[in-house]
Amino acid sequence: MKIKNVNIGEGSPKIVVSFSGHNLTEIKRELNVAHENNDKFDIIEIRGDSFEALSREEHIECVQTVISELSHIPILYTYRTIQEGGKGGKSAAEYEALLSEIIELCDIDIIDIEFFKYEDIVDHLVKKAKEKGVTVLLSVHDMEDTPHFEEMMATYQAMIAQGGEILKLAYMPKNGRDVLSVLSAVHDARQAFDKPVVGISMGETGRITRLAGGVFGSCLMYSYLEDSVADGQIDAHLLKQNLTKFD
Ligand SMILES: O=C1C[C@@](O)(C(=O)O)C[C@@H](O)[C@@H]1O
Repeated sequence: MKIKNVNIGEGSPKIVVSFSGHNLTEIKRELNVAHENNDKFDIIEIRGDSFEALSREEHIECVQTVISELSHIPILYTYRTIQEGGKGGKSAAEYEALLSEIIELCDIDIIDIEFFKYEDIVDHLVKKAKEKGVTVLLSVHDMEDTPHFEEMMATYQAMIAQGGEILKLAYMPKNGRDVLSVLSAVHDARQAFDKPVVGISMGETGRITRLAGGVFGSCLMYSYLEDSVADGQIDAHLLKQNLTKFD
């Protein structure tokens, strides 16, 4: 899958760095850091849940600013709710309204849609994104647990049935065995389905998935330039240096 000049799902995994500034001033600072480090990442993720204190107009302005300053880079928009490890407190209906508006008004390349939202909401957002030519990344997170391998495979499959184009699972492991289950699921899903997949095991125990996940078929590595947004992330400088060891 080629988005701008980035081939997702081919070659080594692509580095995604997240912008988590809370307002335009902080976003502009992150843009400066990104310009100075433009060889360290492939994709920018805008974490819309960081803009909770802003009006809708200001929220959209932050998104548009990133898009216009980094027009050559694929832009992923994510609004991560509290239930799935983010800061977003919107209800399901508000989540749907926000994502619809972002798809409609902003020239984003990829949208993260939380898969375990109500089915009709996911349906509607997937259709809307596809009409606009925005790539659909379906995601599931569990900040406490890791399900069994079979359940992860079933989730990947259900995501495909729902129209997912990039399929992402992120779980908190209790032990090394959980980490291996995530890597096995990523590996088998990559072999079985013709779709880019992502599998993350969070926290210290799961950190190996953020470094060597590509060996097993994970296509995106979530990272950061200045501020980590999730437990276990590896900074983009270190990640970039070390990913080559797995080429
Ligand atoms: O969902 C994910 C993955 C992530 O939570 C991580 O664990 O690295 C980081 C988030 O920014 C992103 O949206």
